[in-house]
Amino acid sequence: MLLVGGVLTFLGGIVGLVQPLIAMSIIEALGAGDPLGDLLWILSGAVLVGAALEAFGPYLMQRTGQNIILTVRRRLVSQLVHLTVAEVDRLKSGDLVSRLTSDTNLLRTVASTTVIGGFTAIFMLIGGLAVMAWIDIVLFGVTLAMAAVVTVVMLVVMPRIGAATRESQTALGDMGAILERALGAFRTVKASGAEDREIASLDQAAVEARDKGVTVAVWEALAGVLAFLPVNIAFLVVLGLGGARVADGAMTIGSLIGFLLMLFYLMGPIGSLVQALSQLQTGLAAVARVEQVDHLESEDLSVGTASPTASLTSAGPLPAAQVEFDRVEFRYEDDLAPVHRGVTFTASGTGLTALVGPSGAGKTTIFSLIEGFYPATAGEVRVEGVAVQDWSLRELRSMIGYVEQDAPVLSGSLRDNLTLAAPHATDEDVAAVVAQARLSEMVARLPDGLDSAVGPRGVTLSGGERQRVAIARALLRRPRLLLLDEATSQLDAANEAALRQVMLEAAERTNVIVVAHRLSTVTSADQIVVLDAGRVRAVGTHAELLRADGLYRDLATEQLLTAEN
Ligand SMILES: Nc1ncnc2c1ncn2[C@@H]1O[C@H](COP(=O)(O)OP(=O)(O)OP(=O)(O)O)[C@@H](O)[C@H]1O
Repeated sequence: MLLVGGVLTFLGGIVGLVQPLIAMSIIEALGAGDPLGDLLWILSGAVLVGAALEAFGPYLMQRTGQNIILTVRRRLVSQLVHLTVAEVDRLKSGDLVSRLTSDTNLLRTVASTTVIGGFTAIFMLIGGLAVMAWIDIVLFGVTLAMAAVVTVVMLVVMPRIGAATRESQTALGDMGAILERALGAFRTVKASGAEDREIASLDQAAVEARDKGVTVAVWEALAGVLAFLPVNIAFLVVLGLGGARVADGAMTIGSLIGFLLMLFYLMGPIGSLVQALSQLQTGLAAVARVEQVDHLESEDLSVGTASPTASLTSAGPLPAAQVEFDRVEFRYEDDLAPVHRGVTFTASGTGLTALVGPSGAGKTTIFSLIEGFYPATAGEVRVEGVAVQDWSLRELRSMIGYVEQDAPVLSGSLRDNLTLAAPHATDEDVAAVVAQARLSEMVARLPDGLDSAVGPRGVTLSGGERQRVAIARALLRRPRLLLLDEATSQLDAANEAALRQVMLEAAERTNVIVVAHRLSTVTSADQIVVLDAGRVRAVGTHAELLRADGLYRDLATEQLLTAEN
């Protein structure tokens, strides 16, 4: 389609190109007193056809440009969503958003008009110059000298447009990142009275983007002026020199007018070429930013040979999956202190394993390693006896239900939230997990039941409700392993009792590992793993550990009991 659009635009250009020639013939025929014949009709036809072609060609190219952008955006979206957790932890998502929106948009013009328009302009310039050479070789020489000046000037100016655009787009990306920071911690920003400071940072980024944008405009304006100035000079020189040549009888007045019309006509292609070249610089800057995403680390979900012994689709309760940590060492980055310095424990069969330890002991990180968000630095994490890195991530994660500490609720209906991990779940399945997660009462209270909007732009759920929605979501996946990062926030007695019940019921059917912040959780646990300073300090039941482990005793009496109260 790009080609068809290009050819149409090009034909439009050709039709435009012959117009001065027809005009030349008309003037010569008038001068010689010859009959005009069909010349006027041909000229009118050429004007109309040229106009139609020049409208339809660019339309087709714009359309194709939009389709190209769609392809680029689809690819980019897929790359972004498949980035590793480690990469996203490091990146500013606001900047990534601007790559998807603003940079791809810049690319659109390049993909359509610029490339074809540029080529068409070059072709028409060559054609025009050839016609000029045919009309009068001396005047052609003058024009060519001016064309050489234009070329040199462009070679100097164009790279500066590219550099300025890159900086302008980077500034826009920075602005997105700052805005994301302010909106992400909106309450904290307000509560800290930091609105003005955030506005100042945003303003600074916006001013930066404006300044860089102005620099682009300056260079573009300069490119336009510097391209047309030599042409204008050529126009005057041709007029003067041509007049003299007509007076000498070296050329006819018709040829001079034809030549001048041609020069005038070529202003269009020259303008297009200058514009195309500067847009190309802009587009290349955008391409560079979009391509950077290619170099980020992404996950391949289907690599790995192991597959679960029982698939999600098989009926009946699925066997609980076993988890083993075998002398696992882990650090988030090479220059950071290790989080795990040799963690060993096993959680197998149905039942509840509670992970406890001081804040920052690496409890949540254990879940990240089981989910394959990060690879262990040394040692091995095994699920069902197979090392995590040997699993296909898709298969591995399909066995696991994961409830984050902050248990995010995504905007959309409650049903969408529940079926996020199990899109094919039936209404009965949903009803069952709603009951299991003690959500029936809440659902009954909502205006549209399961179809009520929750999260952003919907009903705000309490911390306890969010956790139970997250658990219901995880249970709907019929997990063989449930990882639950208990909310640290206080829950009311009713919510807490409900949560405990849900957890214990799940533990009857599957392997549940919970990062415990509550005494009620650890007292119900079948085994408790006490983590301290990157190592497993002790494993046992609440009663055993109270007797045998000093740190656990302290934790239980201070931290867990405090949370309990
Ligand atoms: N993405 C990350 N990059 C770098 N360091 C991290 C990252 N996530 C966590 N850490 C660090 O790793 C350590 C362990 O964190 P983790 O969240 O596993 O602790 P935790 O035991 O779950 O703590 P809490 O009980 O307070 O939630 C902490 O010192 C934390 O600062």
